[in-house]
Amino acid sequence: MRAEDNPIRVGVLGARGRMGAEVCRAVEAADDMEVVAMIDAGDWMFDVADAGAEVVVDFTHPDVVMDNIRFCVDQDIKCVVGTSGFDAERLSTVEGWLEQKPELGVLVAPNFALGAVLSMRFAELAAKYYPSVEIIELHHAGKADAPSGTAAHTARVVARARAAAGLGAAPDATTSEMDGARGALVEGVRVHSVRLSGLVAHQELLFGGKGETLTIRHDSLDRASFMPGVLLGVREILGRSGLTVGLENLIRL
Ligand SMILES: NC(=O)C1=CN([C@@H]2O[C@H](COP(=O)(O)OP(=O)(O)OC[C@H]3O[C@@H](n4cnc5c(N)ncnc54)[C@H](OP(=O)(O)O)[C@@H]3O)[C@@H](O)[C@H]2O)C=CC1
Ligand SMILES: O=C(O)C1=N[C@H](C(=O)O)C[C@H](O)C1
Repeated sequence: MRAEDNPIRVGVLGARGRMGAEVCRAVEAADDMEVVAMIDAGDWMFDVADAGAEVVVDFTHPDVVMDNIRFCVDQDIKCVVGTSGFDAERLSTVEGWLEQKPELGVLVAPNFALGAVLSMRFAELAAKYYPSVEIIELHHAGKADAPSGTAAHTARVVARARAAAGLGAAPDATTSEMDGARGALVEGVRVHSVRLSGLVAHQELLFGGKGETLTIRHDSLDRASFMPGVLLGVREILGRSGLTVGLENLIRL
């Protein structure tokens, strides 16, 4: 932990959004860090650099997050990124930028909630035992993208575990369907997206085998659930270089 008289200087991108506002409150409440810049759409990005931010936390939008990371890397600012929309291509682009700045670290975490991280690990363990798997993710109606970054990441984790175990495609005898009825295919795994007022962030993994099913469900009932993970990310990224994908790399599971 950094000493109280030398707090980590944090810039928040998307500061007026649902997550950004919560992050500003959490950082201010922590003894070892302080908010030095709050940036939202239309604000002057150079304010984060002028304010001397050591770490930027990004909760903005999939369409702008790559430009934000590029800016931070150019300005030698470490990044903790929660914004969704990352695929293998985007991650390798960020890795490429970081090769030019070996002292700099970027953390991209699809989900900062402890239970979500655990549920993905449980899914990885279960995946090889069940021929059938489908994912249902459920979010608030204001969410910008579908499927969620967490669901896409979980699908990739499950697909990798299935491939390693030599499992082929999940059994599915559907020969007639309405468009969208069977959800989106992410690396061979079906993902269904629900958007509903009143929800925050929820995910169910359904595994099926002979005569049994296994359901792994996680619910974020409040955005407070993400804050310990975000603060851990801010503390840990100071001592890391290169790209880290997933909060699971910062906690002992
Ligand atoms: N990894 C995790 O654990 C979590 C990730 N998320 C992800 O975080 C992202 C944000 O979610 P949420 O807070 O709900 O979304 P919001 O729409 O509530 O907030 C996003 C904010 O970013 C602002 N913004 C847009 N463009 C820029 C820009 N170029 N620079 C700075 N700010 C900008 C938006 O402004 P305006 O509205 O004017 O466009 C808005 O205020 C999403 O991708 C979501 O999936 C969310 C929760 C947890
Ligand atoms: O938009 C959200 O709210 C969330 N987004 C992230 C995602 O896309 O997975 C994380 C969490 O599900 C909340």
